[in-house]
Amino acid sequence: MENLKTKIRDITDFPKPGINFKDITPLVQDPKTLRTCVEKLIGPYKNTQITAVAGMEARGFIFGSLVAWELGVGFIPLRKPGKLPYDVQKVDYDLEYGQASLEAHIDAVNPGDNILLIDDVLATGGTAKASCELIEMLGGNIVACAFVMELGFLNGRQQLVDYPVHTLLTY
Ligand SMILES: O=P(O)(O)OC[C@H]1O[C@H](OP(=O)(O)OP(=O)(O)O)[C@H](O)[C@@H]1O
Ligand SMILES: Nc1ncnc2[nH]cnc12
Repeated sequence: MENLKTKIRDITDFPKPGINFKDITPLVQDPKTLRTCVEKLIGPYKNTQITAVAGMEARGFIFGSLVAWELGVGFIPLRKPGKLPYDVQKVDYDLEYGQASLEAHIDAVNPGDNILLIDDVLATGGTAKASCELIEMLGGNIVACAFVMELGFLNGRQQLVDYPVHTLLTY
């Protein structure tokens, strides 16, 4: 796992003063590390009854779609407002560096879907908690939430006590 850490770059004061931004672009640029990362993300879920993967725009799309591909299931995009063309369900939430909303198509989830939620970073947990709520509003069951990394000092896990949480790296 330490090898994964060498591919995550710290950018100070981005996107706002005081934020130490964890940049995953070196990781996704490196095919070997990217494959290792995706294999570790899917590890606990290989022989489970996951029927779909959901991921949050934008970085969750990168890891989420690769995980969906490897598990052989479909991908549900949870998008920033105004991007989805059909009727949507929306949730609002707080971020480490601001406020945001996510939307999903009202028919994105099949009844009884067992969904694995994937994102790159668990920070305050606001995005993930809102995403779980959005999936549940649409009739899905969250099996687990998996992240490349968690920022432990922001206690995001406290927002996700109702769900199994799996992270590859902790800062
Ligand atoms: O745990 P939280 O405090 O909610 O923060 C984590 C979220 O913040 C980042 O996304 P961001 O909204 O910056 O969007 P991006 O992927 O488009 O950069 C990250 O990719 C997570 O989705
Ligand atoms: N510090 C951080 N670095 C990268 N993504 C984030 N999402 C929320 N906080 C973040």
